Amino acid sequence: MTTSNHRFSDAERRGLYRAIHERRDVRSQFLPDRIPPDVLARLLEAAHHAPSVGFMQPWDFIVIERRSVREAVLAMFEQENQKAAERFEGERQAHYRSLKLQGIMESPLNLCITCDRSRGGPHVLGRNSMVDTDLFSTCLAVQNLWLAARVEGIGVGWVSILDQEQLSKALNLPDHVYPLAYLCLGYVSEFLDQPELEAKGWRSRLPLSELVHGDQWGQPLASGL
Ligand SMILES: Cc1cc2c(cc1C)N(C[C@H](O)[C@H](O)[C@H](O)COP(=O)(O)O)c1[nH]c(=O)[nH]c(=O)c1N2
Repeated sequence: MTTSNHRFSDAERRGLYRAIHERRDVRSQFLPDRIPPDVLARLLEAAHHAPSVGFMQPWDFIVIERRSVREAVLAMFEQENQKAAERFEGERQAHYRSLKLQGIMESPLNLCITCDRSRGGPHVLGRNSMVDTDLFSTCLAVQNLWLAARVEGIGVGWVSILDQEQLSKALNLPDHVYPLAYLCLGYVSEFLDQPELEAKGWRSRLPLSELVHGDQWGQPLASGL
């Protein structure tokens, strides 16, 4: 048998699946310890190695250093979160209001991953029909960073309860750059063993068997799973 690198060792495979299953969205368990620059560089390299449509690499990474910027983003969150809470009624609204949905000030690092919708010029290979593939690509960069952070013992929390225009203004983004993900990062006291929304009774994981279809919507998979 020829040796090749196309298959990972058992330990490496277990490591990858562990990172996938034990990655969490973190907002409550941040420690104040600073993330060393070499560790941050590894996370950003991981993000930068995500797949992208036409190899467009539409992402930029805005490292938020000033406290005043975070305070402005927190104020935006409070405003949007108030509106979001009003979408629910009665007990559900009280439950929503009890959830902690951001760690903007407690986390030692805030990072905005943006999508430059003009990168690569007007004709990007693979983006002619599905124009939002640049946004999808940027989401993959976020996920790469999220998984890499998990193996470094760093938690990541995604805050999307923000007005996109206000956020763009606070970060001085040009019009063609979309603020795709506002992230809070830091070492954590623990990673919960299930999503915080599940632990708090907001919503549970759906059974995979209900989400896998045969070649027509709603049809069971002939071969089973
Ligand atoms: C695009 C997007 C946007 C958000 C999130 C995620 C994603 C993918 N999540 C985190 C989300 O609630 C979480 O991923 C799920 O509850 C599942 O939990 P785990 O990520 O598995 O821990 C999230 N969480 C939060 O507290 N505030 C938020 O604004 C958001 N926004």
